[in-house]
Formats: sequence, structure tokens, C-alpha cells
Amino acid sequence: MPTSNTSDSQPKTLVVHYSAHGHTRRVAETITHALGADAFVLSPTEAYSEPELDYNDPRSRVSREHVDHSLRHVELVQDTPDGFAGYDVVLVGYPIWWGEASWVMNEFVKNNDFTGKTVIPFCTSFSSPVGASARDLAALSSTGDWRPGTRLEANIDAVGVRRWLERLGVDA
Ligand SMILES: Cc1cc2nc3c(=O)[nH]c(=O)nc-3n(C[C@H](O)[C@H](O)[C@H](O)COP(=O)(O)O)c2cc1C
Repeated sequence: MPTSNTSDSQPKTLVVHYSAHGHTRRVAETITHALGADAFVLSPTEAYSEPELDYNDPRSRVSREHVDHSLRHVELVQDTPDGFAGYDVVLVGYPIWWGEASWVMNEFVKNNDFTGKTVIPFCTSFSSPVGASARDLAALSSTGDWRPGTRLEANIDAVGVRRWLERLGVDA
């Protein structure tokens, strides 16, 4: 449930993320605390097990989804955060999978109306840059003011979060 965003003059901010192994979760939690924002976690109806996430196994779930885009429909327990219409700024965090945004994000992006919202993508990865991942998510959504995506380090702190958003010119 919403915990903050008490002042009416402040933009109302939501941090949405998916994380398979906790790195993106850690960043999302840092951002949430730094901004006094609300949080929403994307949960696949069928959660990925460790063997299913094994990208070295060509038969694993994630490897098959990588090769065959028709398998990438990942149903979510909840597509739309409670009170979503009331948020001004939505930060969207995901891990990089094979250079792309984890496709767990796709249903969230496709099934929500971002009209009037500033959307700020961020990712974590082993080493890959954000690349086209954020632009690809923006292209999936026909609504919202999507800002450039940024790869963040898992150990980013509150000062780093503020610097990042200042660079983007975002008041969150
Ligand atoms: C299926 C899969 C594919 C991945 N592909 C890449 C990749 O192309 N480049 C990269 O730098 N890291 C890749 N990684 C590593 C993750 O992006 C990285 O560990 C990320 O921080 C994980 O975030 P999470 O712990 O929130 O899931 C991949 C991980 C998985 C599970």
C-alpha cells in the first residue's frame, strides 16, 4: 500500500520493477526510499525457477522464450498497480536479458495507460549497456513521456539516485 507521497505539491511517484535474482530489486528499493515513492513489484503468474532462468541451457524456459518470441507472453499476477491513474512519474526497472529488457515487462507496458505520466526506465545487467531496451519498451507503449533509459549499478545510493534524476531533468 502507498506509504508516502504526502504533499500535494510534489509529483506522485511510483517505482515498478521486475527482478529475477534481486539486483534490480535492490536498486528499485534504493530509489523508492530515496524518493519517498510507492513501489509495485511485477510477479509472473508462473514464476521462473532457477533451472528455467539458465541461459546456458538452450532447453530452459528463458532460452526457448529468447529464441521464439511467441513464447514471451508472461502473464502477471497483477498488470495494473492500485491507483495507477494517480501517479505523475513512473520509474520502470528491469534486468537485461540477451541485451533486451526482460520480457516480463512487456505485459505491464502494453496493458497500462501512461498518458500524462513521465516514464523513466532503468536496468541492471552483468555488463551490457541499456542499449535499445528502453526505446523498445517505449515503442510497445503508445502513451506517456518516456525518457532515455539508464543502466544503474546495483550498489547505487540515494545521492546517486538524485544525481541521475537531476541529469534527466526530472522532479520526482
Ligand atoms: C536470461 C538472462 C539473460 C541475461 N542476459 C544478459 C546480457 O545479455 N547482458 C548482461 O550484461 N547481463 C545479462 N544477464 C545478467 C542480468 O542482466 C544481471 O545479472 C541483472 O542484474 C539481473 O537482475 P535481477 O537480479 O534483478 O534479475 C542475463 C541474466 C539472465 C537470467
